[in-house]
Parts: sequence; structure tokens; C-alpha cells
Amino acid sequence: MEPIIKHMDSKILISVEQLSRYYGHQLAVDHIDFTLSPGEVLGFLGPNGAGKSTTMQMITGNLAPSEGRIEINGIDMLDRPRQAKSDIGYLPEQPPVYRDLTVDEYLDYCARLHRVSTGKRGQAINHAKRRCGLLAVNRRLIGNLSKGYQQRVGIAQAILHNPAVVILDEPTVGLDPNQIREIRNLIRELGETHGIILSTHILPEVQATCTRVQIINEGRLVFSQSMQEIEKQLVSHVLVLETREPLSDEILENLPGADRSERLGPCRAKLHFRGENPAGGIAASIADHGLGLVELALDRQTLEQVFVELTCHDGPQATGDAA
Ligand SMILES: Nc1ncnc2c1ncn2[C@@H]1O[C@H](COP(=O)(O)OP(=O)(O)OP(=O)(O)O)[C@@H](O)[C@H]1O
Repeated sequence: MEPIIKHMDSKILISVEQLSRYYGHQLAVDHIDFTLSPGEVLGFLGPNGAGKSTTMQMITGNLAPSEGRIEINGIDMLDRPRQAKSDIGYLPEQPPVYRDLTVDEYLDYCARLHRVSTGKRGQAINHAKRRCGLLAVNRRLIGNLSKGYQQRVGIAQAILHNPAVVILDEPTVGLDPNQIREIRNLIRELGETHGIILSTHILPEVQATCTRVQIINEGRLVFSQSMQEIEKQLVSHVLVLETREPLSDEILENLPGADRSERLGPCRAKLHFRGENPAGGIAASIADHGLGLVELALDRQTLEQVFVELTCHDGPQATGDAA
């Protein structure tokens, strides 16, 4: 059987070095460097106009860089664009599906565009349909399918030619919550056998799907970390406490395990702690004082807060995590 990734032994699927793109005098992408390895699902984030689409168009060989190098699976995009492109599957923000074709007709057309040989075409189409859950809609007109199924057809065309890298631009926009869950599961599955770049504005999507996150702001990469590293940083050391009866300053200052408190109202406060979560002792103390516990929960930092800090002009400056 054909291997799922043609060059699984290659360690780096995408290598981008000092990649830049000017539009006139405007520097839209400013000397960015990054790599993508097999099995990675890279969340590519940034505010509107940050340079995501420009970067993806350059990586997919649809836009010439002003400077820099792009290698796809060891093949230089500028020297050998046809070979480099053959290892990329791309789902643009607007899926390039033809509403008047059936799923089979459309995928056959795409397989020809991707130069899948006649002998392998049937097998490639069936494989893509199976992975994307499309076997039941072979003969349906694409225009009559739900948006979620149309998106699956878009993903199927991106993986038809068995590329090492799949690039997905906002793949869940406009889908309902069930469809979103299905497409996210599909992306996670594809991530096991391909390198994936996922561009999205939906931060919980990144947390649910990606193994690494990269943030671009004003053309520059300002953040690049594995999801594991991010999760560690998002572990909260703050509890939010709410009681039925007012909290006196004395009680607040003497809650067991809390280093410092921040009053949010007469009955509400944030409690900062180091080390183990002291919620058990605090709950017991509140009960001893007969104050009536209404809420005691971790105040979790979210990826959204990280994103805002790095990309909002009023927020703190980006730090040494810049790639
Ligand atoms: N064809 C073009 N001609 C001139 N300027 C452009 C062109 N395409 C993009 N730009 C500019 O380059 C910058 C980066 O745009 P780009 O579309 O890459 O950002 P983006 O991060 O994809 O934004 P969005 O999330 O809104 O799609 C923006 O300032 C944009 O206005």
C-alpha cells in the first residue's frame, strides 16, 4: 500500500527563511522564519491584515516572495515550483468547489489538476472521500450539500494527491457547532499523517486542534510555542472567591494558602497563590466563618489573553518568545 506521506522520513516539511513580501512600499510580511515537521498541526494566528494570507499564498506557490526562501519537503519553491507544489494541499478561505458538479465529478477533476495518474485516480479519490466522510454523497451535487459537507469536499480536494503538507485557511467559518466539531476532529486526524497549517481567528479552535501556535503581527512573527508549553503557562495561580456574606479585610488577609488578595467587591475577591491549589482549606475557612460559599474557581488565563497582549497596540510589548 502507498505510504500516506510520500516522504515521511524527511524531518522538515516546510522550511521558511527570511521570507518577506512588499506590496508597493508596504512590507506586509517582514523576514519571517519557521518550520513545520511531520505530525504537527500549526495554528497560524494574527489580527486582520497581519500577513497570514500573504504568507500562505507564498508558501502555496501562488504569490512570489520579495525576499527569502521556501522549501517544501526539501524542494525549493522558487527553483522547482511544480514539484514543491505537488506536496501541498490547500483549502483557501473560499473553498474552490463547483456547485454544479457531483462530488465524484469534482474530485475527479481535481485529481487531474493535481496530475494524479489515471491508474491511481480511483484509489486516490476513494481514499480522500473515506477520510473526509464523503462516501455516502458520491453522486450528490455539491451545491445541494450542507456547508459542512461542502467544506469536507474542499478538504478532500486538498488531500487527494497525498501531499505531505495541508494548509487550511479558516476551515470552520460559517459552520454550525456540530459541523465545527466534525471538521476539527478531521483536522486532528489528518494531523497524525500530514503536517498541517491552520489559519484561524477562533482561538478555542487552536486550543482544541493544534500542537503548536505561531502569531504574526504587522508582518513579523511575535510568538511561536508548542501547545504543551502554552498550556503550562496558562495554568492559573489565581482563585476567584465569592461569598454570600461580606468578606472582611481581616478574613481576606488570613485565608490559608493565599499569598495575596485583590478585592473585587464586598463579597468577591481574587486570591493569588503559589504552589498547590489551596481551594480546600479556603472553602473550609469560609464555612468556619459562616460566610456561605457561592463560588471558588480557578481564574484561568486563556490563549485569547496571550493573543491580545501580543497583538493589541495598547498591550505590553512582545517578549523574547519571538521567533
Ligand atoms: N494585493 C494586495 N495589494 C496591496 N496590499 C495588500 C494586498 N494583499 C494584502 N495587502 C496588505 O498586506 C497586509 C497583509 O494582508 P494579509 O491579507 O496577508 O493579512 P491577513 O493576516 O491575512 O488578514 P485577514 O485576517 O484580514 O485575512 C495588509 O495590510 C493588506 O492590506
